[in-house]
Amino acid sequence: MTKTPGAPPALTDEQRAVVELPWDAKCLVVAGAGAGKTHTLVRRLDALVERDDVLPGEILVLSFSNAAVRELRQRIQRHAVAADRVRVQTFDSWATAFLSEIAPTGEWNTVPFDERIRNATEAIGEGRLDEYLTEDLAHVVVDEVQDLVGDRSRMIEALLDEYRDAGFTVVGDPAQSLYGFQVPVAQRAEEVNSFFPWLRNSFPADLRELRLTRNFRATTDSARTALHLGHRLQQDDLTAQGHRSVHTQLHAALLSNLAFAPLDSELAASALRSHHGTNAILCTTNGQALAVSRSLWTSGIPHKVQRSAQDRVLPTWLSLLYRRCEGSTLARARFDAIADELELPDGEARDVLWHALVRLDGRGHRSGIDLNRVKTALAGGRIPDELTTQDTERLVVSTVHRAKGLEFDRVVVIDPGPVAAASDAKDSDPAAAARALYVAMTRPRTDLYHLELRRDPFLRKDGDGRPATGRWYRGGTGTKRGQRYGIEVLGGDVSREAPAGADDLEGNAVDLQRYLAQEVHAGDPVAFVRAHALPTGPDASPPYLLRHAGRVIGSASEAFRKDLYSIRRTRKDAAALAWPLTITDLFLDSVETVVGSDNVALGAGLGERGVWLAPRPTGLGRFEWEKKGTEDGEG
Ligand SMILES: Nc1ncnc2c1ncn2[C@@H]1O[C@H](COP(=O)(O)OP(=O)(O)OP(=O)(O)O)[C@@H](O)[C@H]1O
Repeated sequence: MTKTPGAPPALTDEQRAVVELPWDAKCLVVAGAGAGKTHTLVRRLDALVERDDVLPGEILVLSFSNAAVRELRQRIQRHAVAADRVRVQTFDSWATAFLSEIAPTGEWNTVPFDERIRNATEAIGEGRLDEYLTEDLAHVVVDEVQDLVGDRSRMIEALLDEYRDAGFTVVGDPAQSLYGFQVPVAQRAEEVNSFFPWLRNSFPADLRELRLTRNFRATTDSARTALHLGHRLQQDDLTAQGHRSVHTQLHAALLSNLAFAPLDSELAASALRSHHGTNAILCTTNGQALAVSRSLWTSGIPHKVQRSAQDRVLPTWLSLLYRRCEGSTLARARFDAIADELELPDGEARDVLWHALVRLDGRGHRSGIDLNRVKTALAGGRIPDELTTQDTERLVVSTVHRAKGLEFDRVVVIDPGPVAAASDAKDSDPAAAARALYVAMTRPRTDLYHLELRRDPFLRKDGDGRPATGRWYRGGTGTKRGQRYGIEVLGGDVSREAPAGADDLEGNAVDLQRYLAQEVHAGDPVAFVRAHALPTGPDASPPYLLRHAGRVIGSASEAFRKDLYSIRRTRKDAAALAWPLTITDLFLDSVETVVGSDNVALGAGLGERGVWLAPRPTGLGRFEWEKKGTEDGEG
């Protein structure tokens, strides 16, 4: 297929200096927000392939999140010609694919991502990466290196150390490092932005350090309000007091922009519906994102809540594809025919999906891919980024952390308030707060707004600072501190052990699969309804069923039942715990493909593929009780 990308914007001299380096150059690019770092990387990839004849398979491109990978891939499709076969991957999915190759029996899906990264680092140090690479590694590209801390930093360091003959292009902005929270507070100051000195010390003679100084993203004064503070945040000797002062200036600059209308107002609804560009509402915490998303769904405004990089959700079409395939081999022509029926995008976007499946098969038969091998790879946790990217939506609700590297026409920043004063700032991190606000305020191309969310005194996070469920919940205040009024429900809270209907509780599995594929849509209201009052274990709640328009479409997972127990257990007498009749205020995030047991699927009448659909609920659930109102039933 011939490719006709839009003419890319002309490079500046500074950008061209990066793009035109030889393939084996070791280059660090430092630049502020919107200076074209990602754009320069895309053009560099093109030059490597086109001018230097580096094969796409000899280039490794790594980034942090699915969203960042998607952004890079889209830009490659828009602005690169030769590099369109270069693969962009998240650290996590690349490490999993590598480990699955060298230790196929490792059951990597059960291993936490950080541990996978540590295992991959060890294997790189042992020289085992060559067992996985199909070509020699010629060039490594990493976007957003300011966020390399802890395990991921060690992995990239091991990689660059091991492949000293390869070139690299890494780009970053010290003012935008947001992931310091991944390392303990005591090591944070030392770890954040430590990758930059590591590079300078490790490649003292070879490192080419280049800068980009012009901002291209912000096209209005409003979108530019934060830019002048970027250079202060880049200073590595900025003190806590200095960060506090930058935060104060950023906050004042934010408030100097227009306030967005309250989200439950008609004005906000019509502004969000009628805007033709891309919009983001950026929050400081997930709890805020839950509240924003709830307001939007209640007003019927479609949007997407940006998932975390670790939330690897398989799309609906994959299950439908498996259900429609006759044999165990799928040829490209049949894939295309089914993809047409399922209305998957065609052209390059479809090629990307097909090649992801081919890679999972790992053998590349001429006759087609082996669906069983693909399924085994997926079940083992090898979920390629290409299969997990979320659909594009004109409105995105995200934490600032999940929006880094992205840009939107209009951005509404939820007002984070002033940074805590030094005297009562026991747990505060003014550096992190200042950098997060800077990142949020530098995402818009044209419009920057602020919005104050009404503070919800009942909204809290379980176990802030100590291990617990980590979920947001609604809890009482003052003398009612022990009360619990609701719990955060996550996409994975529906059991994946069996498809809905398989346990004969209600409905028929085959009908329910059809129902999930055709009648269940993002934003639909759903609720967990208690199946009966008997707890399912000593530290778990009773079973709950997920209802959608009166039909049961799933049951609560064991993890959810345990977390519900843990959130409810605020009294000493656990045996006297009461359980809400329903958990309402939930919405459907999406319907996902689950790769499960062949026997379970067979027993449910879904054929022998072991692949089915499951709903993903989300929201800050509200407890409702048998009797009146939504008050805590223990009271
Ligand atoms: N030379 C150029 N001419 C015109 N537009 C450009 C140029 N370089 C980059 N851009 C555009 O500027 C915007 C910002 O670029 P990009 O996202 O690459 O910046 P960045 O430095 O990676 O930003 P951030 O660090 O804030 O995520 C993009 O829309 C990009 O297409």
